[in-house]
Amino acid sequence: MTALIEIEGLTRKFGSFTAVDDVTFSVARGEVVGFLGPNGAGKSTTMRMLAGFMLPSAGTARICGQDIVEKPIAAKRELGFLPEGAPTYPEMSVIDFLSFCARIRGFRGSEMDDRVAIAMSRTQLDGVRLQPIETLSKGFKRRVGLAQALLHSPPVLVLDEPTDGLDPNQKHEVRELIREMAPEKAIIISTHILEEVAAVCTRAIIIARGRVLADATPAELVRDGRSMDDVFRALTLGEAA
Ligand SMILES: Nc1ncnc2c1ncn2[C@@H]1O[C@H](COP(=O)(O)OP(=O)(O)OP(=O)(O)O)[C@@H](O)[C@H]1O
Repeated sequence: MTALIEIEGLTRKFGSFTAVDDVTFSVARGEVVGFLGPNGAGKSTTMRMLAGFMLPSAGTARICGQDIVEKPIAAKRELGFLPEGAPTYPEMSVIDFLSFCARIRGFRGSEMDDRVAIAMSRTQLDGVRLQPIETLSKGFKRRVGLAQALLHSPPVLVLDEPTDGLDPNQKHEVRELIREMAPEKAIIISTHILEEVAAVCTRAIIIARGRVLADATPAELVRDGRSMDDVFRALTLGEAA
């Protein structure tokens, strides 16, 4: 298996506080890694560093071999990122926002239009294409963010809580989409929904206080008959005690 994401000793401090502490793992093509942890564990900070939104204090990562610190533009080209929350530019319509993002990615003319159309169709946004983003429900805003991450068909996807705010049907659709894309990509998704890990992830990484506490397949984590919930609590409460 080829590792498309290689994270080595990734660390981020805010003043004297260490939010991400020496995190190391790799993700190969075909893997969907669930990134789990309690609030404040360091998931979003790790993902923001991978996406080039924030510099590490120490360590680094490579996206398809491109170092996020030394070659940030080349690394970003290989990666689609769904940040936490809603897309910026709330006054833009869905189609204008996605066309704007596609232009930033370097697409023009019919290729740009095609890419926007495909991303909208994959995330079921056609019905709201002309609607300003600020008037959409939380679930639809999440899907606009997801569409933006898919525009350039990147081999690596880093998705921060992709199903947050979606209703059960929409959650199902997004999980299906992730499963469908998985064979060709390396995907990291953060989630608070433990069932999601069993539903879409080939591997789960549990993090608390910035440190990786477990890295195993969902089946390995629950091998001794405990539920994913119990495993999560034992690891993360144990750490907090
Ligand atoms: N810009 C910042 N300045 C100071 N502290 C920060 C900053 N960003 C994050 N932190 C802190 O770093 C820690 C990790 O935050 P992070 O958002 O990465 O956690 P998380 O695991 O994504 O949490 P959640 O599940 O709530 O989204 C938290 O204690 C947070 O308050």
